[in-house]
Amino acid sequence: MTAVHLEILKEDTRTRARLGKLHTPHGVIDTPVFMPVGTQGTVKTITPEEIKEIEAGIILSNTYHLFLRPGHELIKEAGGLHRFMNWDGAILTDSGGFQVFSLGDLRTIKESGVEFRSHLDGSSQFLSPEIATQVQMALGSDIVMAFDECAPYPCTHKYAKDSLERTTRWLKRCKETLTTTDTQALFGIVQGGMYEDLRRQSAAEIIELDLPGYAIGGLSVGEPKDLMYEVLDYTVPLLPREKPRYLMGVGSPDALIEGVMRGVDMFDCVLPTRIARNGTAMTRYGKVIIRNAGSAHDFGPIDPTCDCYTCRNYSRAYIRHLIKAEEVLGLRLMTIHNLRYLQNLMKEIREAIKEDRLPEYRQKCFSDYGYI
Ligand SMILES: Nc1nc2c(CCc3ccccc3)c3nc[nH]c3cc2c(=O)[nH]1
Ligand SMILES: [Zn+2]
Repeated sequence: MTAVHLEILKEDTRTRARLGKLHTPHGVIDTPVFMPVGTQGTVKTITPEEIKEIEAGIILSNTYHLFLRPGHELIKEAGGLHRFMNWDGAILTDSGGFQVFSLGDLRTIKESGVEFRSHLDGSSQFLSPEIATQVQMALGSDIVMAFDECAPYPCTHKYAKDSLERTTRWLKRCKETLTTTDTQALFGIVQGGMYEDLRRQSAAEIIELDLPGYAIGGLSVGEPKDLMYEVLDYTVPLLPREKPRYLMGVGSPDALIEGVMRGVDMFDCVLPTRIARNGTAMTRYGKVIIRNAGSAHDFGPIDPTCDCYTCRNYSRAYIRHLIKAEEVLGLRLMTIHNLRYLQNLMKEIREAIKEDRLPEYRQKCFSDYGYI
């Protein structure tokens, strides 16, 4: 069984970007990589075959949601999440900490864990480092995220310090709980808010545990993008060069490129699939709000440069009609397009690294997209 590890093929000469391959028990994934989110054991509206067709090799899912429904014991009974959802690619699961804060109602943080009310039925629930790790063991995900607290933005230096120190203590409890380390990799999550001294402290404490990979958490929580880039500038270099680095919750084209240039290998974001379902398409020339009247008589594809199933077979006019008529096919076609667009963007980024032209690619991408 292949343990999770990163094979670095090339390090960029002018930026911190790396070209690599992430080896997992469920396949090898080219990096830098964007990972589609499948919160409830499905990338909403599309099948595993369609996920393969857009060439995504790893998807994300959520401890919080699957713990509440249908329950991790049921999924274990089904043979694990891969079997349950008929997906034989790689799976990374978040630990639930972030979702408790962004979804749960009325939660209380204690040293032992977090008490919260389920967003489904208001029932009182409890997640701890041990439980979150046991759930992910039952799901059988290839990459297990540590149970952490994503500090709110903004927050005081004292709050961020107390929180990161508890997150480190929780990480040690996750590591002690994970008994399937030969098939499941535990990634630590660096916290520390927007404070350089605290990010340095969190990174130092976490890399001491010598884990297979590290995530940068506590970002993409409403802070200005420039502040996120500044935190990345001093945080990413603290992480071991040879281990994969995962920036949580980041997925707009500009942020993906800026993150790659700062040495990040893995990204996720719910936005591309979420905006797809409300009729907004991502194209190399910026976002197109397909549901707007402008597309009503447009019989061309969403993006003529896109090779996805949607752009090869359907017009903007038809997709707009489906969205307006609230036809499920509209959601599916938009999702297929947005996810393929991001896979193609990452492919172009990898090509640019390979050919030593990433800064130039960034310039062209930004001007095409209208950022500059
Ligand atoms: N555990 C954790 N998750 C975060 C997510 C969810 C990513 C996720 C993983 C898997 C599935 C869905 C979402 C964040 N999203 C935006 N910013 C984020 C920060 C954190 C964080 O600090 N810790
Ligand atoms: Zn397309």
